[in-house]
Amino acid sequence: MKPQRHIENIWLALEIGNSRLHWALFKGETLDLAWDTEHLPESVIQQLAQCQTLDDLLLIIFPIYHKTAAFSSFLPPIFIASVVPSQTALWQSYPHVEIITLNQVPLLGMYPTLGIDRALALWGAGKVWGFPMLVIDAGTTLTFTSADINQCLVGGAILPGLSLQFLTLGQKTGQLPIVETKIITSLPPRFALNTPEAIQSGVIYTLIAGIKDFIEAWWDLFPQGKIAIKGGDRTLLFNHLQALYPEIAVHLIVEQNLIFWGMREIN
Ligand SMILES: Nc1ncnc2c1ncn2[C@@H]1O[C@H](COP(=O)(O)OP(=O)(O)O)[C@@H](O)[C@H]1O
Ligand SMILES: CC(C)(COP(=O)(O)O)[C@@H](O)C(=O)NCCC(=O)O
Ligand SMILES: [K+]
Repeated sequence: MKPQRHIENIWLALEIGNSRLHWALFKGETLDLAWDTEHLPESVIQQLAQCQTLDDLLLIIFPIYHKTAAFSSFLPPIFIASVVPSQTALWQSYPHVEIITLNQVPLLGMYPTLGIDRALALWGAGKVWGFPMLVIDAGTTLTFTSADINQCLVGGAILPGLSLQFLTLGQKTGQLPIVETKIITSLPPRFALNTPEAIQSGVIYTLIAGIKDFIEAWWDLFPQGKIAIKGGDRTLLFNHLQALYPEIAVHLIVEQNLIFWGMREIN
């Protein structure tokens, strides 16, 4: 059953990514609050399903929420865009939930297994900033997803994201440590003389070179094509891109909430 929006028109948007949950609280078309949490265990989702009000709900899912009593006295619907089926399944117990599927996104030319996150982020970016649009999502994976002026999918690419590259190197080798993404605050030396910096150099410089190459290929196809970047590693990658290729970085729209703009458009 399609959840009905309440008279106060408050709704929650939830993007379930492979690393984390991304939440937004909307009042009508206005995004009021956005935050991230870890994936929730089943017991917590069952607790949420028992909540009576938005206040009760936010106390559980919003880490620094302080009860104001100003918030609405009913349980809002949650619109979910998920690329993690095992997490999606846990939400069946919640009373007002809608799982967004590809057929709700008006992009043309989609293939059936395209990630709903990619479709919504592209739709949101294109609707806000215009088409042709290329979205770079620097999340668990790094994805490129693009559409032309007719809002038709051009296509894209998927590769391991920043942390996943570090994790894989650390886990699948006998001697390499796992480099923590958060310790990288500046560009490493290109030709490194110790192991952690050699890993950082290899991963960062090839990621940036790859992003630059995709952007140039995009502009070969669509010289006026726009580019937006989202995802947990967007700032780090954007800063390094800016340091190395400022003339490219200046054209990037850095915006975390693309999927929420996509959900707002189709809602
Ligand atoms: N607090 C955090 N917890 C987890 N990952 C984080 C955090 N802050 C930044 N990141 C970075 O975000 C990336 C995951 O991006 P995110 O957009 O959250 O992924 P997804 O949408 O695929 O779950 C990781 O590679 C990590 O480096
Ligand atoms: C590529 C993805 C894993 C990205 O997920 P994320 O890194 O954002 O968690 C997801 O969009 C997905 O599972 N896509 C299905 C395959 C495709 O888009 O072609
Ligand atoms: K994502």
